[in-house]
Amino acid sequence: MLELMTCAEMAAADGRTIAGGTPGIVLMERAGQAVAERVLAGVAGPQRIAVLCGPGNNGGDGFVVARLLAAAGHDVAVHALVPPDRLTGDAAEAARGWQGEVLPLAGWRADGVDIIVDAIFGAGLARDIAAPLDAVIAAVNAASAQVVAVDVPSGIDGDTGTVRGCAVRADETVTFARRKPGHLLLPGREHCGRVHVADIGIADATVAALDVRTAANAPGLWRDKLPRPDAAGHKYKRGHLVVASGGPARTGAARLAARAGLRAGAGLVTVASPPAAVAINAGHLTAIMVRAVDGAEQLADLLTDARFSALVLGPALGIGEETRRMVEVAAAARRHLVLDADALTSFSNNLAGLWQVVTSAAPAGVVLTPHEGEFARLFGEAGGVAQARSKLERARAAAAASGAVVVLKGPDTVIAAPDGRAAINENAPPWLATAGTGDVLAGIIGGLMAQEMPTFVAACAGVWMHGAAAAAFGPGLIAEDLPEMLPQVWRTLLD
Ligand SMILES: NC(=O)C1=CN([C@@H]2O[C@H](COP(=O)(O)OP(=O)(O)OC[C@H]3O[C@@H](n4cnc5c(N)ncnc54)[C@H](O)[C@@H]3O)[C@@H](O)[C@H]2O)[C@@H](O)CC1
Ligand SMILES: Nc1ncnc2c1ncn2[C@@H]1O[C@H](COP(=O)(O)OP(=O)(O)O)[C@@H](O)[C@H]1O
Ligand SMILES: [K+]
Repeated sequence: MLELMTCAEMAAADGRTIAGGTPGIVLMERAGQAVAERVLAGVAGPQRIAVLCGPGNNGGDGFVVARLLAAAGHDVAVHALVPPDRLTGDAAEAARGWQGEVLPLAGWRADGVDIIVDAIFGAGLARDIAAPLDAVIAAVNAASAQVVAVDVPSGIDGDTGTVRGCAVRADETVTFARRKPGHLLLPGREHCGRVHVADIGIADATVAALDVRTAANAPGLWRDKLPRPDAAGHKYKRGHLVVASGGPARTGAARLAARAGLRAGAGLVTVASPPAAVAINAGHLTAIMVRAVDGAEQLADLLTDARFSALVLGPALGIGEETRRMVEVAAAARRHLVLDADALTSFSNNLAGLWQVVTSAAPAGVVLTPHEGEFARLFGEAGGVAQARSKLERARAAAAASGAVVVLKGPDTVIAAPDGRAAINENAPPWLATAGTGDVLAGIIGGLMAQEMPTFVAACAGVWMHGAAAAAFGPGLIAEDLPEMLPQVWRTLLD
């Protein structure tokens, strides 16, 4: 159930289900039933309920909800954007099942209403919401009533999570068959409230046949690929991660990544330090080793030892030619790479150079972990990225353009592979917005890759474990706390 279906995929699934013998009105009845059940859950005594119906099938769902809630003894008013005689297809049939009055939607006010059912627009939202509907949305959002949205809060684009003009803020959203990307991507996620997925009879096989390429990032995607130490193992079988340090005043970021890599399970971790910073790094490290490595040439020497299996390059490493050469040297040595921070900025507007790095590293994997600023510097000019409609599609286009797995960070981090697979993360608490947490993320992913976890799933698992560690620590989190929470996160994953 981790797939996230686009509106087009959902329409295709509906269409195939209907073609397979389940009439559309049956799907609509089930959708309405699921929404009505959610509305009724937890209400005591009769409620005053306003059902706001749009001109398409989302509105059709609303008429079913209205009928069922009225039959359950509630005081239901239906307000519709268009008169019922202008509805067509399943929505017209659903409207015929509503025996009560249909009032206009324009000018609607929330006075005295306990519960609002938002059935104005769902998957068919095609343009920005304009007057007079914008005033209706504003009235919904100003009301003290509970708001339950059908499929998506009206005004939220289900594919992109963007607000089209204005959008309902719901307390709960009931969607059908699978969630949509817009339920996870911001700002959509914040408009949905709690999301419930209702089974309306779309078979899993029907979804599987659509080859959906987007998923919610959760252990079900990658748990079976997590590295597990085996009884006959030794530390070198668990990989050796190298993290490159910056100069004497810029060493903390590498140590954060190194510690995270060790906690992620790498058998050994070495901080490759400029000679001038060796004493500082050594003074702060215990299980993690330190090696003097002066720039790209000496990194190449280090990597003649085949046991170094993965590198994290970038955190506080410095921006410019030397960092770029270190990346190139590591790629030429065909090691798994996590490129973060300064390593990314050193390839600003140099997509061709980055592509070359990814190509020369193959078959080793490369993961890029940009935040939005680094992403803009890297991919700002690239065609597919500029045209992308959403954070999801931007990350996907960047992965295709670079050949690397792209982790586009933020509250709704997207992980995208060059083959089109993508996952949207949803477990990261805002406590993560603090200095150095990105360095920790790079280290976790590097630690998993050092153990030969496949690249895309290593990136997905790393992002999720990072979020879970932050959530487990909670308020007051600083970057140093994250690696120390990983043992607890591992226990939940390996049970
Ligand atoms: N058989 C099916 O396909 C099923 C569909 N279902 C429901 O149907 C919904 C999709 O139905 P539709 O495709 O009819 O789409 P919607 O009901 O979301 O809206 C489409 C209508 O809104 C108009 N519209 C779009 N944007 C507008 C704007 N900004 N201002 C004014 N009018 C605008 C369009 O011209 C069209 O008339 C789903 O979200 C779901 O709630 C469910 O009943 C399950 C079964
Ligand atoms: N509001 C937020 N909610 C959840 N996670 C966030 C939020 N802001 C940032 N993060 C996460 O915190 C990390 C910050 O990384 P980054 O921007 O590289 O910071 P730094 O360079 O200080 O390490 C990323 O994993 C990002 O996804
Ligand atoms: K809706």
